[in-house]
Amino acid sequence: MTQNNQKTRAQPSGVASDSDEALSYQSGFGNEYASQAIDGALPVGRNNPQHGPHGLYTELISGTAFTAPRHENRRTWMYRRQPSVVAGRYEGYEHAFWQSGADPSVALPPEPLRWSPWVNDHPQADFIDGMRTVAANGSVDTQSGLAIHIYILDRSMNRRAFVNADGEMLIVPQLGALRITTEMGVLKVEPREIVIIPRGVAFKIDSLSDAGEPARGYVCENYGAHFRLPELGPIGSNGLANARDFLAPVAAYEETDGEYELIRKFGGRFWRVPLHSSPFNVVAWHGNLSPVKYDTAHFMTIGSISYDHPDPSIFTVLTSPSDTPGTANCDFVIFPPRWLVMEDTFRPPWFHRNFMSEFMGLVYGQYDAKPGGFKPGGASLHNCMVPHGPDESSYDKATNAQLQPQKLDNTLAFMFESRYRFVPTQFAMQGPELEKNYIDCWMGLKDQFKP
Ligand SMILES: O=C(O)Cc1cc(O)ccc1O
Ligand SMILES: [Fe+2]
Repeated sequence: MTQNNQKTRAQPSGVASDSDEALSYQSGFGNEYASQAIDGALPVGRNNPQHGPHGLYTELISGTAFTAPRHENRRTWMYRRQPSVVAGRYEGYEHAFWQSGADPSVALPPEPLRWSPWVNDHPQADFIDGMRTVAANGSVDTQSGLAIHIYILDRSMNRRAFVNADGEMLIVPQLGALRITTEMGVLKVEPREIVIIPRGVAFKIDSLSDAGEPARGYVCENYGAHFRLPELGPIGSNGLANARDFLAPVAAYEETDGEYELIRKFGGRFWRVPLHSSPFNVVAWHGNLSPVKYDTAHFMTIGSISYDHPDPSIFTVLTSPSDTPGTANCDFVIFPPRWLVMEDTFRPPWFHRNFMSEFMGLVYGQYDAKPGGFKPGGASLHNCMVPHGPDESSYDKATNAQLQPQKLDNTLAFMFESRYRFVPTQFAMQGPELEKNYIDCWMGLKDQFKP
């Protein structure tokens, strides 16, 4: 059991924290974590004693049906100063840019699409108001599919909290570090790291960037089955993302009273409710439902050490399965720094058409299939059966290269891959970031057949 130190326990809300604030974490993915901010706050040997320790209330959050199979079942017991039902009356909250499910009014051409990096056209926005949906599929009500958003924020949430009842949120920071306060404790993430906030868990995001410097990143809002580590099959019992490298926070409650505004996403709509005290009032908790962060630098990449370019599924960090085995609701795949050593091989991705739909982002560096055109903070979309592959410059370089062991370094691209077609939003289709001439990057690939 973790008992955290005074520094993390007594972090008052709304106070900007220095970036070298020391935080503690618990290691593992989906295991039984246990943490208390003060001695004796976590009941021993039972979950709901007649009197909660230290006068705390007991509250359960279930991340799966009570009857979900044991290996999928997620739930956490919280011991808190007030139960989360203590709140005022809800009223509607407008969010014009955060959408749920595919927009049926978008006529989506079956061609490759790419966006240059989104810029901050909405200053003074926090993580909630700075969210822009870029593409979506599925439905929050059938618990299938996902939405992809870009956030650009230059304001902390301070005394605002957010709960997403529609899905878990996988956040991929691209610019700027974030301090994320959750019911289970505090996490700090930087670009190269990712964080998952489970469905229903309250959190707020404060920016650790210098004043006025925006933070930007990608979000996968997963309406489907929660993300988990992929099976390893013949790889064995280690490799890819190792469970121990995921970090859950330790219990940390805010000391201060005072008003909060809670925004809740529920059925694709947004609601606000005033709270008279902080929702981050959990003094102890145990369970296997928790936010976790992961540093992608710990990813153990597998690749070909003989010949040919393998399928990118070898780079799967997390998968959200659908009800068809092997056909994911969403796979989260990364393209991290790695060595390429294959002999007599065209080393970049091949030309291909894929059953699955591929949305890609770039955290930093260059992506080997598009060394110039694909920019950090931008995105590309190659939907089901849309032909794509290396651009002309990548093709030329790879076919002419003297094949030596080569390090692809200083790069981190990623892909959200879904069995469902991604439908971009009007925001994405009509904004200036949509590249008009993306298709031209393949136009120079001439017929070089020599019968
Ligand atoms: O299209 C892409 O760039 C992503 C991708 C990479 C790869 O190595 C193999 C297949 C694939 O879809
Ligand atoms: Fe692809």
